[in-house]
Amino acid sequence: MSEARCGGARSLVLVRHGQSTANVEGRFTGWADVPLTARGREEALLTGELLSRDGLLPDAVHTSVLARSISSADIVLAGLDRQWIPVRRTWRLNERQYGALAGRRKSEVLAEVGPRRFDRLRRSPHGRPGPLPVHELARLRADPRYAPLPPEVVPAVESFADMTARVAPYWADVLAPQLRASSVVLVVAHGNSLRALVAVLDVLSGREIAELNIPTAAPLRYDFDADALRPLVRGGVYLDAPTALAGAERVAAEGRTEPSPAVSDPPTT
Ligand SMILES: O=C(O)[C@@H](CO)OP(=O)(O)O
Repeated sequence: MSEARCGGARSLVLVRHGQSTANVEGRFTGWADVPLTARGREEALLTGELLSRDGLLPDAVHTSVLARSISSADIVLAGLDRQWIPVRRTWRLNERQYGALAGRRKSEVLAEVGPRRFDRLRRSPHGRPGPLPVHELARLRADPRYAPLPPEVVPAVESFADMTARVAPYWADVLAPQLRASSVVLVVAHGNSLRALVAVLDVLSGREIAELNIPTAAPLRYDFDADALRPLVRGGVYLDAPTALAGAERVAAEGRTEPSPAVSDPPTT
């Protein structure tokens, strides 16, 4: 019988994917399916090492249906020799649909709309950019990974609150029940879908939501008791707190600073 089934602690480990090609260019990403950079793959390897160091061997893994989350989870699990565990992929863990901002450089949007509106669009609960152009939305809805879903499930744009409304049922209906039966559940997803999950777990205020930034590939551990209702420690615990907090500050400053370089990528000519 596992430790969890004997009534021991259950851990939910949240990991944002490693650096993507859009991250390194300082662009809003949303549901665009961009790959990891070489640095992003290295970050995912380090994530696996941190989980191994702390004996956090996942019993199950959840990802979005976007390649950067799937690839990151694959790298983490390969490092842990746990590629065989059950995996579930869901659009509910996708990044926030950034609508008309997807693909645009954050620094350009900041210069265009000014700091107040930029921060509201990016971090307030209800800020909502313009929608995806009609042809792009039609293309997305025809994508084989979304085509079986009701079309309204594939949004033209989302506020943080809209996104929380699609993430919250995944916690209540899938993650929490699984956590009651398993000892370690790993979620590899995105900056904003993980912010939404944290907002649900920690019952964050609007101000706390605005100030929350999740860095790439920094494992955040939440422990629960047998009911898996509320985290034992509000805010969870980063496995490598100094690195994670420095990364969160860099995410907060995006648009106002140069993005981190993809150090391991081959030089461009
Ligand atoms: O562009 C996005 O989809 C997200 C994550 O990269 O950006 P932000 O942190 O600005 O919400």
